[in-house]
Amino acid sequence: MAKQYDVLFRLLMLGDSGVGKTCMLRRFTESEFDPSHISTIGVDFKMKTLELDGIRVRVQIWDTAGQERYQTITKQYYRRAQGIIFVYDITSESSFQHLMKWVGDVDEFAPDKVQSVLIGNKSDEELSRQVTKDQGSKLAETYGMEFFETSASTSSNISEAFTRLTELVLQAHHRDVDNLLGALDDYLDNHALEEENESEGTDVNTHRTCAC
Ligand SMILES: Nc1nc2c(ncn2[C@@H]2O[C@H](COP(=O)(O)OP(=O)(O)OP(=O)(O)O)[C@@H](O)[C@H]2O)c(=O)[nH]1
Repeated sequence: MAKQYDVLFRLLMLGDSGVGKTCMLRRFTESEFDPSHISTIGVDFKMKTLELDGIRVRVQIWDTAGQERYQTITKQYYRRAQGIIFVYDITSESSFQHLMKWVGDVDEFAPDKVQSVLIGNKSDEELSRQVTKDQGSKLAETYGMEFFETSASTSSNISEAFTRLTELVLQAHHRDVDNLLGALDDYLDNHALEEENESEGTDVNTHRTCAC
């Protein structure tokens, strides 16, 4: 089987119920938007492969339930994430206020190297806006995060935000990725030699998960 990606990263989406996490993920992975709101139960995930700097990066994106009652379950996923997407809804002041809680939880449970971005979603709802772009941008600066306003509805900035976080994760784990790629090259060279010697084909499944 031909290899389909070089490295796998896990990204996690966090934010209040109804801010649009599921819609953003569907927009990014399936280019679709469904206006109905069916609350996520626990966690769900989707995959997508991006090519960055010639490296095929497969991202496994975990969509968590924003509802309080699932917090015990969702917190178990923090530790294994390399990237976090904090989402609020620009038409909901309370979802913006609650970011403090989400970021605090991540500081407590996620690994030190974790990369994150802040997203104000529903930018198409300008008339109902309760949080200014400047407020979002300032909070992101305070947390040391990059900031995007997105719309899952119109697709504005969706791909840019997910791709940027993946780039940040790749940069943060560059050394580990280089080691993985080096180890893979050695493995492939040895394997090719073995194949030549044995004169018979064997499938090579070369998926690597960054264990950083
Ligand atoms: N106008 C507008 N509506 C959006 C946008 N994104 C999501 N919505 C709507 O917001 C509602 C909630 O979206 P979801 O994606 O289900 O929200 P969620 O954050 O996953 O919610 P939980 O699963 O409960 O945590 C739905 O009715 C969506 O149609 C957007 O960019 N613009």
